[in-house]
Amino acid sequence: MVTFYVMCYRLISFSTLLHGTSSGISLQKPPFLVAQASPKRHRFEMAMWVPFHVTAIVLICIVVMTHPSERVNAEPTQDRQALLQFISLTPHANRVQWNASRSACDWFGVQCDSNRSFVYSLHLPAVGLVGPVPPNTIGRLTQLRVLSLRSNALTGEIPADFANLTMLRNLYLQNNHFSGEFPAALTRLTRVTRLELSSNNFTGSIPFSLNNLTHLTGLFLENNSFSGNLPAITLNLTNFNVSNNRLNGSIPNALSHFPATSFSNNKNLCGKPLQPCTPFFPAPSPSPDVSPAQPVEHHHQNLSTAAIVGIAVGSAILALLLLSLIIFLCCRRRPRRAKPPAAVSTARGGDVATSSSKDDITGSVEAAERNKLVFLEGGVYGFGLEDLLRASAEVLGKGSMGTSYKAILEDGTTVVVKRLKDVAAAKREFESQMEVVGSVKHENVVPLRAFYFSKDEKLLVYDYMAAGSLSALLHGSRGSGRTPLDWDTRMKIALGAARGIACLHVSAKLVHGNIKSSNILLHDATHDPCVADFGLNPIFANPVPSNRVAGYRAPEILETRKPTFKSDVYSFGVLLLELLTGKAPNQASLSEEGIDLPRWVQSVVREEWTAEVFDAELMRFHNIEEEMVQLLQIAMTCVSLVPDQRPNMEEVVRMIDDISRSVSTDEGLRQSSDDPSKGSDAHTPPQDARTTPRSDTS
Ligand SMILES: Nc1ncnc2c1ncn2[C@@H]1O[C@H](COP(=O)(O)OP(=O)(O)OP(=O)(O)O)[C@@H](O)[C@H]1O
Repeated sequence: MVTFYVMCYRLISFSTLLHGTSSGISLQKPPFLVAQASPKRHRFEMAMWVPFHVTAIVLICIVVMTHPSERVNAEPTQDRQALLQFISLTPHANRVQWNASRSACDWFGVQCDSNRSFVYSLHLPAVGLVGPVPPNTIGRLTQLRVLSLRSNALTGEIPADFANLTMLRNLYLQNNHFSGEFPAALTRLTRVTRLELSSNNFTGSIPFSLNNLTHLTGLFLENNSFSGNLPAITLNLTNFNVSNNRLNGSIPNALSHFPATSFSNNKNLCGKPLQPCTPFFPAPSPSPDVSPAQPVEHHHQNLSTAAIVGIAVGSAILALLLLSLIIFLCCRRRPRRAKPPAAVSTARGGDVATSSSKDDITGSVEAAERNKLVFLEGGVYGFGLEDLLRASAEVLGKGSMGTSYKAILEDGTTVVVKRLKDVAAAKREFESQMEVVGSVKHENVVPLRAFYFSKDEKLLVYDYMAAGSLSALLHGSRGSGRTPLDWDTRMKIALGAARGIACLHVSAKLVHGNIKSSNILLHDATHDPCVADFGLNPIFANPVPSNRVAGYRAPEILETRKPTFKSDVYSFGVLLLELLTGKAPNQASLSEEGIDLPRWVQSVVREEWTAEVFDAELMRFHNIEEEMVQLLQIAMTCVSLVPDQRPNMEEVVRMIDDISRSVSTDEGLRQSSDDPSKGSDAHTPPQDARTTPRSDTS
């Protein structure tokens, strides 16, 4: 501007010279600053000064208005450098010709603010940009409000210096090949309202720190490879899409109002608006919506009187039929009311109501119809169906009757949900069997807490036994790093399991039907055993345990096809052999055809290699040989081929108890004789030698 002004000045000075009025005017100083030679000349110069400046200003205005590209000195110099550096380092299509001799504000895709002092927006969609965004280029456009690099072939990670674009409102980076984790820099752009990162190769989790973007209304992350859980994004979003990623877990409540298409095609996302989260639960049946494509027809305008009378009569008949049906249902349920299922209480949504108390018929019908989660008496849980639906679930294992899940509810309660398959029993039959099963209360029995029955799903809810199963304890991770299961613990498990089964047989008159080491579960710290999975055979079409449990199956079952108390004793005998030998029944033989565990033990004992029978891990403990042999004898009686030669479970309990008792008596005697005051035998082994490996004590 100053240069231009001086030029104008020269122009006007020259014109005054032409008029022979001002030969001695210095070019360095304006005329009004020059020492005045004479009053006449001064007057002349003063007279010339005003028109000179007015003319200069007018000329400047004309030039500026007619040649905007030539605006004097209006150039975002810093941003220009950054842009030039970006384009020189990034291969691009010919369309992007940024002429260095022109202002950056006039370049293709670049927009400056009204003062042309900074780059306001950069739009370079589909211009063939290839490769990574060079660091320290775009990140220097600190006043940028809009950045669009969409639909190019940009690769690599978003540079960390994007965090400097703090004025950014809209960021369009979709349809590129960007990769890496969610760009942490973007979570600092607190003014961003629209963030489009879709159709790239981003991986890793979607950060919770997106909640920093308090102005965000549109978040588009679809068609990437984001994984993990969806964070609870509590922003005021109006557009949201994470479809076609690898997300799993439940959809946070804060996002559940978006349509299913916002979440579709993920690895394992669940919860509203998608399927309920618990894999052991059925999807809600689709609501009978009237499709908008099928407009409801309105015929009533043209209905004749006869038709109206017909409809009225039809409706009355229908109402009467419904009424009769309700009365019929009520009457059918009346005997149940006279003798209510003492154990059953029902719950929904956390409200537990005891059906044996007020038990009005309508409520009972409703409960049945609504397929509630039915809690059994003495229940310690207060959750309802909805809570179970929202729980996170992990598969514990697939068994012969279905799949078991460890379900962790939102309040931290952990239960096991067994999803039964191929149940043959009808609803009432199922319910009454579960009431019997649920009525069993014993410290060595895993209590059934609740059940659910619908046409599509049959679920059982049990306590979660944190120490897992005897099977896992005996056979899991054998070898280095394993803590051997000591003899006392094995004896405790044998006795506890026997007591649990005896309780089923004697108190509940229930055949277990599926005794095996994976159904002996252990309390966390104490390793106290609990018998699981009992009393379920009657609800299946084929009550004979599958081949999976062939190793525990009593031989007569092949013929009778019905588990009995005595076949339970046989299975328990096999379980004792498993405890003694450390071998899983199905792996007892080396050959494919196999000899089962009882027969293998029998053959070894016959050959008088009894010591070979026992688990090598047990050989490390002191003073247990006699007890091991005694337990082996009990086991062998249990696995007698003839059912009548087997003891009943009460006898088994007594026999095992006797071993334990004799041990404790011996221990007591030993202890008293160890007492120095009573003159102990110095060679008596210390008390803990039974649970301590030899190597440690020798
Ligand atoms: N209440 C529970 N607490 C802890 N673990 C359990 C519980 N119930 C079952 N499990 C474990 O879950 C796994 C699967 O059990 P599930 O009962 O479904 O099958 P299984 O015992 O292997 O076979 P089956 O169905 O023939 O009894 C097993 O390893 C079992 O020990």
